[in-house]
Parts: sequence; structure tokens; C-alpha cells
Amino acid sequence: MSEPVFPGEAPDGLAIRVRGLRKSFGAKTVLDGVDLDIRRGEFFALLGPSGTGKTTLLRILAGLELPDAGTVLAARRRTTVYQEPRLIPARRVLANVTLGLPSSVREAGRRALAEVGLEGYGRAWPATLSGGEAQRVALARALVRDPEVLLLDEPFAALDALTRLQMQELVAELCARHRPAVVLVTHDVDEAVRLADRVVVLREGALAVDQAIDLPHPRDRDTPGFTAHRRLFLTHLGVTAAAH
Ligand SMILES: Nc1ncnc2c1ncn2[C@@H]1O[C@H](COP(=O)(O)OP(=O)(O)OP(=O)(O)O)[C@@H](O)[C@H]1O
Repeated sequence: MSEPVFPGEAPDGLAIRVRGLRKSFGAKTVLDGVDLDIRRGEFFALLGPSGTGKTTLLRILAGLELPDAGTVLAARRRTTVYQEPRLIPARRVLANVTLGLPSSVREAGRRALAEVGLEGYGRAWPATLSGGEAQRVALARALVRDPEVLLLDEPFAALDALTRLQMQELVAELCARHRPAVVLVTHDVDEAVRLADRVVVLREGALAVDQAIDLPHPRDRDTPGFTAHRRLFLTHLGVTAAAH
């Protein structure tokens, strides 16, 4: 490694600053000189075809993976929500939410559960929850840590279509209230355009498009401008116009 990773916090106004990031697995180069600044409070979405390195980039931002070269400066409190809720089955819901934190945060844990629509679920067992409820618990577990950077790795991908829409709405609401910087990795172009302030496409190891989405909230496919953004990203993802 040529330079240290996480030598300090990102400069003022930034939650994340990435410079010259490279990562290979064996002969395969996944990230090939990625530069990226994410502002504090910015909702950032990362699109890209399967296997292009989105999760690898997120894992590097989380501090779970080391790059081969480059620097990452990031706000310290970073929390990840994954596609699966990753709850501990032998712990009740509230204990899952406050896992690893002092007992003084139990009340904050209950408040976080209420914020995700699960008031009164603290003593429930994970096995009794639906997929959507379990993912709400995962969100509460992130929320109670008061993240400066919220890393979302396809958090809605395993949910049915209706639950996915409800969860997108919830995440939009929570992020508008708490204003963490968000990095959302998703395959879903509509989801990215609906939620993000800015969308980037990762292709062949580099960031191919970097587009601000300056549309009012709440957004849906009927919001003027939505379809134009959608088309742009689909085109950059290699989807032909006929399939739009
Ligand atoms: N620990 C690892 N060892 C070897 N190869 C890896 C490892 N982690 C990721 N890769 C490879 O790196 C490439 C990028 O993987 P990554 O999971 O980051 O892509 P992705 O864009 O998130 O994919 P998807 O959208 O399908 O989740 C893939 O070819 C993958 O097989």
C-alpha cells in the first residue's frame, strides 16, 4: 500500500474523500483509480452492473476491506445496513438494536424502534418478525448509533415490491430528519432516482456518470424530470432504449 488509509477525517463539509483508490482480486482489477467526494448530509447512490465493485467500494468505505492503493478520509461514525438484517436470533429485538452499546442507550433504542414503526417490539424475538420488520430493526440498529455516514448495501433488494416502496419512503424520511451522509448501493435505477441527491455509475473500475438529481420530494415516475434521469442511467448501464 502506497499511502495510509483513514489517516484522518475528511475536510470540512465532506463526509468522505476518496483519492486514487485501486483494488484488485488476483488478476482482476475491480477499482482502477476512483476519486470521490461526498458532502455531509448528501444522499449518494452508486449504480453499476453486477460484479463491477460496488460492494467492494462500500466495504472499503466501511473500513472492512483495504485498498491496494489510494486514500480514504471519512467521518468516524459509519454504519452499514446490508441486504439481510443480520440479527442475532438468540437476542430480543431491543438487545439487537443496542448490541455492543452501554445499557444507558436502551431508551434511545426504544425511540429508534418507534421511529422505524416498531414501537413495542423491543421484547420480540427476531424469528417472529417478517422480512420487512427485520429490516426495520436493522435500520433502528443503525439509527441508534447516530451515524455521520450511513452505508446501505442493497438494503431493499430482498423485500417484496410493496414493502420495498414502504422502506424507501421510511429511509427517505429518516435521512431527511437525521441528515447522515448516505451511500446507497443499488441495482434499481428507480430507487436511486427516487432517493438520491446524486447518482454515480461505476463501470470498469471507474465512476462513469456523476449526476445531481435536483427534483422535489417525494418523487415518483410521474415527477417531471424523473424519466429523463432514469433513461440516462439505464443507457450508461448498457440497457438499450427499447427496454426503457
Ligand atoms: N474477497 C474476494 N476475493 C476474490 N474476489 C472478490 C472478492 N470480493 C469481490 N471479488 C470480486 O470482485 C468483483 C466485484 O465484486 P463486488 O461484490 O464488489 O461487485 P458488485 O458490483 O457489488 O456486484 P453485485 O452488484 O453483483 O453485488 C467480482 O468479480 C467479485 O467476484
